[in-house]
This record gives sequence, C-alpha cells and structure tokens, in this order.
Amino acid sequence: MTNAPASPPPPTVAVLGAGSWGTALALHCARRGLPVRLWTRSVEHYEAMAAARVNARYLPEFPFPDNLAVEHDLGRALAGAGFVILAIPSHGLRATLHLVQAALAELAAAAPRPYYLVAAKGVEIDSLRTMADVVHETLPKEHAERMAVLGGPSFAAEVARGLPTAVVIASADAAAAAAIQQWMHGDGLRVYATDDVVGVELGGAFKNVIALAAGVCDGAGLGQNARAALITRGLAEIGRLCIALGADPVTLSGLAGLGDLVLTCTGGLSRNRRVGLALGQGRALQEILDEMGMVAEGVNNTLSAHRLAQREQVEMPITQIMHAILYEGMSVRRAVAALMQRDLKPERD
Ligand SMILES: NC(=O)C1=CN([C@@H]2O[C@H](COP(=O)(O)OP(=O)(O)OC[C@H]3O[C@@H](n4cnc5c(N)ncnc54)[C@H](O)[C@@H]3O)[C@@H](O)[C@H]2O)C=CC1
Ligand SMILES: O=C(CO)COP(=O)(O)O
Repeated sequence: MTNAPASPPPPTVAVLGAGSWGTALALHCARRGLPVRLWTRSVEHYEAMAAARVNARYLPEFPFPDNLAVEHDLGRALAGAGFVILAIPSHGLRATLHLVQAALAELAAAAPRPYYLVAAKGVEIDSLRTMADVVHETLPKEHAERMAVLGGPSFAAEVARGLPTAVVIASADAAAAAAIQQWMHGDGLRVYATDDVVGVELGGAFKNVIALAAGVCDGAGLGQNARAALITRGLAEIGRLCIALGADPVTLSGLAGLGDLVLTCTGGLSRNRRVGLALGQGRALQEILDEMGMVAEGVNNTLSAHRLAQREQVEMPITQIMHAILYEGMSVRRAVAALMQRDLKPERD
C-alpha cells in the first residue's frame, strides 16, 4: 500500500505590525499550531511584550501562547518564515516593505519565498495605489506574485477571543489563497477564497469612509432610519467606485463589501465609527485621534476615495460630505442638510 505523501510541516509565520490586528492574527495562527513571530518596529513595545508575554497596549486580556515569540529584529522575524502577514496600517506599509526588501536581500538563501497576506485596509493617499500595488512596487517579483489580501467583517478583539468570524482571502495566485486558507481556517475562523483582489481591497478600504459617516449620523442623533439609509446608499456609492476600478460586483455584496460595511457602521468596536460618533457630537478630529491612540483608516481613506472618485468621475455624495467635514471645515448640521437636499434621483443611480 503506498503511503499518502506526508503533508508539509506548518510554516513559521512572521506577523509584521503588533497593533490590534497583527496581534489578533498572531494569536489565531498560534492557536492553529503554527510557530509565530510577532514583529514590532518599537524597541520599547518589543521589550514590554517580551517581558509581560502580552500586548498590554492593544489586547491586554490575551496572554501569548508559548509558540508566539516577539521580535524587533526584522531579519530574525523573516528568517525561515513561510508565511508573512502584513498588518501595518496603510500609511506605513510602503516604508515597512522597503525594510522587508532589504532584510530579504541580507537573508538571501535563508529566506524561502513565503506567501504574503496583506491585512491592511487602505489606499495610499498620495499615490492612490492599493496595498497590493504597493507590494508589487516594493518586493521582488518572485515574492510579490505570492501575495494575497484579507477582507471581511473581523474585529480584532473578537478574533482574539476566538468568536465565530468569516473572512475572505483574495489572490491572483490560487495556490497562495489555498495555502493560506488551509493554515488559517479553523478555531472560530471561516476563511473563504476569491481571485478578486481589487474588490476585496477596495471594499475594505472604502467601507471605513461610510463607517465614519455612520458614526457622525449616530453622534448627531439622526436616528436609525438615517443610519440604515446611509449604509444602503454608502454601499451603492463605494460599489460604483470599486466597479469602476475593476472589482467584481459580487464581491461588494459579500464579506469584504456588505459584511464589513455593516459590521463597521454598526459595531461599537469600530475605531472609524467611534471617530465619526465623536465628530457628530462636535469634537475636533485631532483631539479624537490623539485620545483613541489607534488608527482609523477612514480618515485617510476619505481622502483617497474622494480623489479616486474625482479621477474616475464617479458620484460619491457621502464620501464628498465626509471630505467636507474632515478637510473643509463643514459643520455636521450643514453636511446633513446638503445630503438631504440633493436632487431627486432614481434609486439605481
Ligand atoms: N483592529 C481591527 O479590528 C482590524 C484592523 N484592520 C486593519 O489592520 C491595519 C492595522 O490596524 P490595527 O492593527 O487595527 O491598528 P492599531 O492602531 O491597533 O496598530 C497599528 C500598529 O502599527 C504600527 N505602525 C504604525 N505606523 C507604522 C509604520 N509606519 N511602520 C510600522 N508600524 C507602524 C503601530 O506602532 C501599531 O503597533 C489597518 O489597515 C486596519 O484597517 C483590519 C481588520 C480588523
Ligand atoms: O476592519 C475592521 C473590521 O472588519 C476594523 O474596523 P475599524 O478599523 O473601524 O475598527
């Protein structure tokens, strides 16, 4: 009887970015039995986590399992890693990937060609490039082509708690999606796969803009009807832009579109919704961000979505209003009036 070929050993996972999302994904992969190295750029944060064996700043209630090591040396984090998760906020990914590229060159033979999973949800505000574009522009081709992106309704704190969560992995490389799906699926996480990288990336980036607006709506006390209308029309407008940029319309009604939009517009754990809530209550943006101490990608993504909508000549009234509130000093009251007084439209527009 021939023996079935032994399945390859689980890869070592290097998670780059020890914020909420990187830490939650590191905890999940460790629970899946994968050896994990969680890398942070901050020496102080590295020393604190190494001493306490917990990320006290972002997820203090989840001690690290034995197979989760903390790293500050990028070369050591990447050496021998077969799976690299990029959980850096979108504004910092390009700079981090330049460090990765340099570390890979140093490692040379010791650096297997890992699969990469982009976990950030954003579009660069100056270049208007997606995170997948940034990977292709910074990593060697033989590495960049082994990339996937992650989307779907997935609050870090709930993933860290092991609560049932469904996400979607998108890659042009079916083998990459299948491998990552195998490694991550289980222990409360259902992992779907698709080849629509654009749709998953842009759905995840632009839902943050609508989540800011949903927070403004609730903060200003506009009611449940208004929020439901905002979510519905928000999906319509981000769908128009995503499709104009090459997304599959089906993706927008899936986990990375509708799923993540509903979660982030209504869930109390959303940082974007929390920023919007405080804006709606009349607080100043910088004060809100300083107090929160975490990233709210919707602030930058409002800029990138607004610029892309102008470039692609796509009408995005909610994004335009969020841009006016965040960057043009428009009051929430005037913003609401402007939205409600728009010309009559067929719903399909
Ligand atoms: N927190 C969540 O529930 C989820 C977050 N995401 C996405 O994950 C990405 C990361 O967000 P979070 O971890 O939540 O943010 P966070 O604010 O919790 O942590 C951000 C981490 O990135 C580090 N960082 C910031 N700028 C950096 C740079 N230039 N280079 C290297 N490291 C840098 C910070 O030191 C911090 O450790 C975002 O794009 C976010 O949209 C996606 C799904 C869920
Ligand atoms: O993307 C997320 C959940 O899927 C996290 O949302 P926030 O960035 O608004 O917290």
